[in-house]
Amino acid sequence: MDSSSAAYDALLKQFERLQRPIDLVQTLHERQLKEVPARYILPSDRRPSRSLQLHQSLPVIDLAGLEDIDQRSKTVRQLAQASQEWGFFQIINHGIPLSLLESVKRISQDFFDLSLEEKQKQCPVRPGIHRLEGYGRLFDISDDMVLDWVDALIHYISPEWAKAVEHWPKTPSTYRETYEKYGEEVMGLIEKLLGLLSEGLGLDPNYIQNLINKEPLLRLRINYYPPCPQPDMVNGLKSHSDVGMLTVLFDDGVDGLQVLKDEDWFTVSPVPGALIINIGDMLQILSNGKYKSAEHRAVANKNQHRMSIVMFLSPEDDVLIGAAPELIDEAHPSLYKAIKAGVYGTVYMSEDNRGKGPLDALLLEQAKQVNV
Ligand SMILES: O=C(O)CCC(=O)C(=O)O
Ligand SMILES: [Fe+2]
Repeated sequence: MDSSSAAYDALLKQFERLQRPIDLVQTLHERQLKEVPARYILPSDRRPSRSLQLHQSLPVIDLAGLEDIDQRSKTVRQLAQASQEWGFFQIINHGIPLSLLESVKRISQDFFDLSLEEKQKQCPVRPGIHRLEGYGRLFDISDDMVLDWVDALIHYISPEWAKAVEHWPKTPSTYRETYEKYGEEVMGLIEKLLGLLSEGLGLDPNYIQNLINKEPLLRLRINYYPPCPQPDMVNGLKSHSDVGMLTVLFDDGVDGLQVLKDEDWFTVSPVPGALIINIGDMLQILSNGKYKSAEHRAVANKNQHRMSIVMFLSPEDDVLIGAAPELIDEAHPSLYKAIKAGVYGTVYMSEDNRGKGPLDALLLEQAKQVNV
């Protein structure tokens, strides 16, 4: 057993030890509770209402006209700047048809509208290739953690061997073909973005792509946040940075996503039709801290439910993630210990109070002098 499967084994044992069942929040909502059960309530100093919530638009970057050399270099500069300052940006003219995004949203909502029994029957929670997959609560890893006000459906979209389509929703009947199409489009978009982001680091456009080469993993997570009777006391999704290389997200137009920048929380209100992109921990490592994998969270809402559709791209398990040697010199020493992608994924999942803890644990001594 290699270290990544040993770590996964330990994580599964941790899941098995949990006191179950844990109610789905959709069920709690249907019971029309006036108060949130104690396991979801945050200590008062960690409640979202306690922090400043500012509205400032994330950088909006137009991907049109990349064939033109000047336009391309301008876009590269904008992407690099947004990745350094925010770790998040919105893109327009991304090339993915808006009608496809609408279909993806509709079929995802159709699935969440099925009865609880039907959803659980179609997509049972099961050990997947790296962590739990299926519909339900897949991220509760200890009996004493504060739970998030969210249910999710998680499964892989590619590569073929990781897909397990027999566990994808069967209703609506167009689910599979629509997500396969969306998956192809997202892969194309990610390839384009990784090229531009490589250039933004002064590297060859194929640099990141070559590193993650072989068969990168694309994982889908649909987050479903039902209305919450006491939204100020809970996390929709606790503050975290994403584990992989790059994330592509869109939501149903209801505000909820917040991004941390310079110690303030910014509420993200996406431009209609835009996609939100964020840098994951592995790209922060690879860029030697130049691109930021920003902390973000989702807040709950009293009256409306919210859905976000999120695709995560990670390299295969055995790919070693370390700072690109081209980015290291005397003035810029390597900041992080190199780690295999699969091992990092499991370490990340085993941490229940995430924040940037998993990434900080990889910081090298010499990095502590540098302001990361
Ligand atoms: O719901 C959102 O907007 C945030 C989702 C998210 O950060 C995640 O699934 O990693
Ligand atoms: Fe996230």
